[in-house]
Order: sequence, then C-alpha cells, then structure tokens
Amino acid sequence: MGCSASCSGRIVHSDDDKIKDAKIIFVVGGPGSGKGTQCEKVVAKYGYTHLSSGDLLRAEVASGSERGKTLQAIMQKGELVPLDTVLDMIKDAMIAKVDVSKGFLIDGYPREVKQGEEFEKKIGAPCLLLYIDAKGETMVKRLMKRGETSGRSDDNEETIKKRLDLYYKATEPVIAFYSSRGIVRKIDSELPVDEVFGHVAKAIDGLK
Ligand SMILES: Nc1ccn([C@@H]2O[C@H](COP(=O)(O)OP(=O)(O)OP(=O)(O)O)[C@@H](O)[C@H]2O)c(=O)n1
Ligand SMILES: Nc1nc2c(ncn2[C@@H]2O[C@H](COP(=O)(O)OP(=O)(O)O)[C@@H](O)[C@H]2O)c(=O)[nH]1
Ligand SMILES: [Mg+2]
Repeated sequence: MGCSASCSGRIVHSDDDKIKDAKIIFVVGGPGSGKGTQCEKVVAKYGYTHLSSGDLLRAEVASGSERGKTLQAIMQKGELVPLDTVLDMIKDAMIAKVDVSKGFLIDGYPREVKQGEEFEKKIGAPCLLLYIDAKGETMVKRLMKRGETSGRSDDNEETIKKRLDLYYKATEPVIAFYSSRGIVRKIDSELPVDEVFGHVAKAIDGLK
C-alpha cells in the first residue's frame, strides 16, 4: 500500500496504513474466561475500541442474512466459522473506527495460529496478547450461569463442552506462538473481577 501524495502535496494514508499503525491488543482465553468482562473495563478506563469477534458474528446472525444463517449453524455446533469471514468483519469494523480510536481490543481472536498469521498479513501485528486464564471447571460454571440469561444458543452444556475442547486443541497453541515473541501477559481470571482488572491495567500501562 504505502502513502501517496495528493494534489495538494499532503500525505494521504490509506485505510490499510492507518489500521496497520494502530495499537492492537489480542484478548485470548477460553469460553467464559472473562474476556468480555475485562474488555468492557478497558474501554471505560483507556478508551480503546472493543471488537468481539463473537459479537460481530452474532450481529450478522441477528441481521437474518443468508450468510447469518450459515454462521448460526456453525456457531450452534461450537465450531469455527471460516477464517476469511471473521477477518473481513474485524477489518471492516476497525476501518470504521480507526480515526476515533486509541487502540483496538480484538476479543476472541485469533482462535487458531492460522487466524493470527492471516490477521498480520491483512491488518497488522499486535503489541500485546492478554491471555485470560481460568480453569476449565470455572469456565463451564460461568457459562452455565450466563446461559440462564444470555439467550445465546451456544451457552448450553453440550456446545460448551465442544467449545472448550476446541479451545484447548486449536486456541492454546496461539498462546505459545506469541509467547516466543514476548508479547503475552498471562492474567489469572480466577480472582474477583476488579483484581483481574488490576493485572490487565498493569499490562496495558506497560505498553509504550
Ligand atoms: N474468531 C472466531 C470467533 C468466534 N467464532 C464462532 O463464534 C462462537 C462464539 O464466539 P465467542 O463469542 O467468542 O464465544 P466464546 O469464545 O465461547 O466466548 P464468549 O464466552 O466470550 O462468548 C464460537 O464458538 C465460534 O463458533 C469463530 O468461529 N471464530
Ligand atoms: N467470579 C468471576 N466471574 C466472572 C469473572 N469474569 C467474568 N465472570 C463471569 O463469567 C461469565 C463469562 O464472562 P464473559 O466476560 O462473558 O467471558 P468471555 O466468554 O471470556 O467473554 C459472565 O457471566 C461474567 O459475569 C471474574 O473475574 N470472576
Ligand atoms: Mg465474550
């Protein structure tokens, strides 16, 4: 891409350049680990833009589009939707906010190493990965509780088990992948919410 000079001689940055230069934080953890809860608090304190890949997909489902129907079937089974679909949605949402955003929290993405690699090719590199860590049994308990009110068709026992299995198989390797780059901060999400946030804030304050 690169920048191009306009007639007036001003440097014009393309959308691709702008999002590439944005501060990008990946928020990774199992289903029900508390990613969304912590992201809300980061938004309130730091003014970052929170993009939950799951929420973007659910919005597409809610729109009633043909694509949404296909997505709903995949999500109901606790499987991963095709990589390009999620990535395009995230990229569009980032472009829409890049001029008013202090940085981006990408929640629930990457779900597998390949998703991270493609993100970096099409968008840019993260400066931090917040690894929100809770025990399997804690996550199941939280999701069963959330399921009482969330209305989410995947917050049921059978799908929760599949989501958890897929998390351990496909998503945990993402953490090892970025650890070797030194950008992973592991956050103990068994603690009370505000204490968890204290650790999250420390990790963000440590960014240059
Ligand atoms: N990058 C992503 C994000 C989400 N999904 C699909 O969307 C569902 C819900 O995603 P999400 O809301 O992130 O759910 P969880 O990880 O289970 O976590 P949360 O408890 O935050 O909802 C996933 O099970 C999966 O089918 C996906 O395929 N790829
Ligand atoms: N006790 C406790 N509950 C939490 C914590 N974080 C999240 N929860 C609860 O766990 C459930 C899942 O949290 P959510 O933020 O949706 O997790 P996500 O699936 O990782 O996005 C919600 O009902 C939260 O209220 C925490 O640190 N401690
Ligand atoms: Mg969430």
